[in-house]
Amino acid sequence: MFTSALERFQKVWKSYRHRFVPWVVFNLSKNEKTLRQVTERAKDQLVPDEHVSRSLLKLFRALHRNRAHQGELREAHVNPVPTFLGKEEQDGGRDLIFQSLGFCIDRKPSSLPSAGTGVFVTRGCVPRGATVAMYPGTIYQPYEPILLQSICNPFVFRCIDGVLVDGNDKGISKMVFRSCSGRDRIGPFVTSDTTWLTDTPRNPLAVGQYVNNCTDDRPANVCYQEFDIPDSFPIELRQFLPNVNYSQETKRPLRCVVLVSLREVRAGEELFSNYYTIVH
Ligand SMILES: C[S@@+](CC[C@H](N)C(=O)[O-])C[C@H]1O[C@@H](n2cnc3c(N)ncnc32)[C@H](O)[C@@H]1O
Repeated sequence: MFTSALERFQKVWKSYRHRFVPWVVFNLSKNEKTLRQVTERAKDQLVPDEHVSRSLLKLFRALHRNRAHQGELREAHVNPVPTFLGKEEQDGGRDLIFQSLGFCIDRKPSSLPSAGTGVFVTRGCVPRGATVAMYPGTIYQPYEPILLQSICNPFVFRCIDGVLVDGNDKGISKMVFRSCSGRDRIGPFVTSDTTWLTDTPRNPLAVGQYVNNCTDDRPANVCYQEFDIPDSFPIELRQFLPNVNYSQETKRPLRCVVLVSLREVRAGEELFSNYYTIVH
């Protein structure tokens, strides 16, 4: 009798794909109302890859134009003032996301007591099915070692296929990301962005690791979606990607994870995801 109960439990447990390491998940409610149910074949997609790609390209092209413009300004100054130009670039980034996608997001103290930092829509309105944020971090294939980096780390996200994303912006995780990012330059081209490790990310979408889990009163308004960067992704725009492979030997396309809105989200609202997905 005990064996059959154990087998039943194992079957149910296997169909759950908790999105964070088990010790985080055990402490948070599943919230059945917004639990995502997907088939392995459907690969957990709410919107087609082309939608995600179009949004990212639109924003990244605008960021790229802005960087080129800042460069021209810097050259035109006899005595450039770096802090002024740096701030311009940050403020410009905020305006650019609003002009490109129609909304801004930012980190602020969560509206939930004792949930730390959360992510809010601070300006404009996010339509349903929009790419609202990106989950930054180092990408580990299921067979790669992450033990040391994952100890007491609430930012390790698990994809449907077992790929892990370490979105921690502190300690050893931060060092690993910086080191992999420096390693992967292609000639003059930087292929990933390390500024998500600071308070002022160059890519304003790269704060998805701070989105909190939904509760009974606050159902999820965004969900996670895996997005593999196609080979055709312009090399000059990869500098805005907040992800990097742990191993240089990885043959697969670079994995990114985006957060997609489940409904319209207005300025002032906090983003909530569901840390669980059920795979049939
Ligand atoms: C991926 S992090 C999210 C960012 C986190 N709020 C922070 O400030 O670092 C996951 C952690 O956030 C906290 N958290 C997320 N959702 C929560 C909730 N609904 N209630 C309380 N804490 C929550 C838990 O501490 C969890 O381990």
